[in-house]
Amino acid sequence: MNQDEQYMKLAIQMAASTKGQTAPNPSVGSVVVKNGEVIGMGAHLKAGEAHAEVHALNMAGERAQGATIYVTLEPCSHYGKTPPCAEKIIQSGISRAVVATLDPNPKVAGRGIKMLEDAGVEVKTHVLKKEADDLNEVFYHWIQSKRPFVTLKTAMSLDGKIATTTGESQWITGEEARRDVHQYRHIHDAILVGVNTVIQDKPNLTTRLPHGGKHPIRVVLDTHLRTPIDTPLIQNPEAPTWIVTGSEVEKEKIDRFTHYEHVEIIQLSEPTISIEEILQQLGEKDVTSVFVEGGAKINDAFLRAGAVQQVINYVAPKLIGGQQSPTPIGGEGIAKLSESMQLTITEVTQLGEDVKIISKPI
Ligand SMILES: Nc1c(/N=C/[C@H](O)[C@H](O)[C@H](O)COP(=O)(O)O)[nH]c(=O)[nH]c1=O
Ligand SMILES: Nc1c(N[C@@H]2O[C@H](COP(=O)(O)O)[C@@H](O)[C@H]2O)[nH]c(=O)[nH]c1=O
Ligand SMILES: [Zn+2]
Repeated sequence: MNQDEQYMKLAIQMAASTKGQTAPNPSVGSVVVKNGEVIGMGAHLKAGEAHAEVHALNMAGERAQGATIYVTLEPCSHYGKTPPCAEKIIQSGISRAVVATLDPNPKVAGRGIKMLEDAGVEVKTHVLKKEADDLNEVFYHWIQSKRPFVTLKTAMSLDGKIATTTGESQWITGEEARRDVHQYRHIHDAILVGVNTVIQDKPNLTTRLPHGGKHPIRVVLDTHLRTPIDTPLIQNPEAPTWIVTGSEVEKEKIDRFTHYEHVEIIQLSEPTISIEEILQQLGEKDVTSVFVEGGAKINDAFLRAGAVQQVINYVAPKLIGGQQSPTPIGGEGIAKLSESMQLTITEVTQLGEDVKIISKPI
């Protein structure tokens, strides 16, 4: 690993530590180095606040003159909620910029690099590009498609059951696997379930980690607005609850939820719920990632809509059996194997007694 990669690794580690908290912005890290000494470092912490380069350059101060800056993402060149980093880099007298990867945001996309080169800054790109890209696969998906990056999560027994014939499901997976799920809730902007899961499991859908954690927005797909008022998602205001209904739900039914500040009813333009329309609305509301925790009907709807970017299966060493016991993906099913979704497995890990399998559609 050469000098440039060493400092870029430090910048990447800083960016990785802010995963989930910068949405809808990417996670970015930056280090300023002069004569082999680190004189500034920083990461973007929250959308609307200073970018990583600004933190690092402020720490370096006058000594940035003639120094090298490392950034995990191409410095921005536009006025968003903050002024362009490329300009600040030029003004601070930096003589060399090492950039891991370009920013696919149409507002930047190569313009940041061009601004630096036009101002006489020496630029080197594609240092640890893959590691930097892996950091922001969610941001890249959202900024280019304006749809949230969708992760479908299921938890099932070895024989593929998510509950017994009476619907008992807690718990199939053990403590460690469930803790891992809460880690995903923490880094996601939204968690999404169907109204059947709300009625059956009365879930909270909050993030319960030992050290706390950020709660995702709780989204319920509920065509006929059957969500009970006395369910935790409505009674417990710890996180926003957005209920998506069809166009035929009458106004007085919607009015029952009005005095719950944290509850928002999103009424679609059609009688039935289209996954495409929901993702478009969530994307427009700056939701960059959605964690779909089912149940079976919702999982099938997302699968059929081809709206899944990542699948996470937790498999417990239990055998539940029963022709009628529910499985993770419901719906009408398919006749031909060629209609099944093809995935590639990207990670298999053991968590306590359970196995976690991450896969991505091909
Ligand atoms: N039944 C299991 C799961 N079941 C997940 C269901 O979505 C269930 O309704 C919610 O987890 C309940 O939400 P909350 O905990 O109240 O926030 N998920 C798991 O990872 N393992 C299992 O065994
Ligand atoms: N977070 C981040 C960047 N984010 C880029 O800037 C956009 C957000 O700009 P703004 O609205 O001003 O925060 C975001 O969509 C992405 O393209 N750029 C950087 O140089 N460094 C950073 O640390
Ligand atoms: Zn910037």
